[in-house]
Amino acid sequence: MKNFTSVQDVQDINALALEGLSLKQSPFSNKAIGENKTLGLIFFNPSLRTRLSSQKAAQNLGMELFVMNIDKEGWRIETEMGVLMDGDKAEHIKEAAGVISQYCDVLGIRSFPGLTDRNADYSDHILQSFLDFASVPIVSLESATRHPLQSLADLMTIKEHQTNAKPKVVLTWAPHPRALPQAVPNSFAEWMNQADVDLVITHPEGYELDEQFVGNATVSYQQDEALQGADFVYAKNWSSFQQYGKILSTDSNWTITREKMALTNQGKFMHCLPVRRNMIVSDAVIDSPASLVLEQANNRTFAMQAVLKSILESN
Ligand SMILES: NCCC[C@H](NC(=O)CCC(=O)O)C(=O)O
Ligand SMILES: NC(=O)OP(=O)(O)O
Repeated sequence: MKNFTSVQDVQDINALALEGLSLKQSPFSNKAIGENKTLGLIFFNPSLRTRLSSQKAAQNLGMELFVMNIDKEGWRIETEMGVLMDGDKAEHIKEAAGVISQYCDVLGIRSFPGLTDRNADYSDHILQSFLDFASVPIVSLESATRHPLQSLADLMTIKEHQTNAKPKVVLTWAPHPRALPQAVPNSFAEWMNQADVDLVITHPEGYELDEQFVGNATVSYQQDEALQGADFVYAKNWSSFQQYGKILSTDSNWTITREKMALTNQGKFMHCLPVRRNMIVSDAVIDSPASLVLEQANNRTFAMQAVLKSILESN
């Protein structure tokens, strides 16, 4: 694998998920692979899981590592091409990407969308600039449109907990007080379309995701109907794609409660975290044995380890 920015970068998602699960069994068995290699992690936005699980994955593979919260610690970065830099931005992304490449062998980038300009966000401008101007392999740590490391960890978690050959997986919108990106649901849908699952996406009208991610999923505006017989309930808030970046509903009838979970086939609850308790999911559900949120977070380490191993082996 050259870069890891979307499901398209992966030849066989099932093989990669199984590799992650195998690394989970023996996390230190490939220490030689990372010897004298450095992972750089550059964050334009906050993180808990991605930052720490990536550090742990690198250490498990014997890699060195540096982390920079570039939005807080770096020069302000100019991301437009061909501009007169007479304002407050001191460094161009072309030099930044080129320079950071001198110090590491693999580079992870986190860059969220602004949620005001859909075309700009969906061009994934910052990630694309690093792909264009860095000279080392790039791993997305969540971009404006996708969160592939999360989706890989989610696929691993589903594989560990599925009780039938083709589980019913329901991706459901849930209410939230702020406008959030579509990256996590886009990416989850994109991966589940390629996995051996029956994917249903449910949300209020107006929250339709970009078609390219919906693929062959069944889409329903009736959450109760969608949840019938679900083996996995993947909850997430996102802001509207059509009325770009807008909050169209905060309807608490979409919160995942015990009553909602009772509609499922003893379904498991999933969320990428961080999660707003009693907005997205009730305490009773997230604290119940049906909740897989910590398993998902744990699998983030081994997802990253599988990705780094594959990149180091082929670059
Ligand atoms: N990396 C996981 C999710 C990150 C981000 N969530 C957030 O920004 C939550 C912020 C809040 O709850 O205020 C998102 O939805 O894409
Ligand atoms: N799930 C996830 O990516 O968490 P962080 O935003 O804390 O990294």
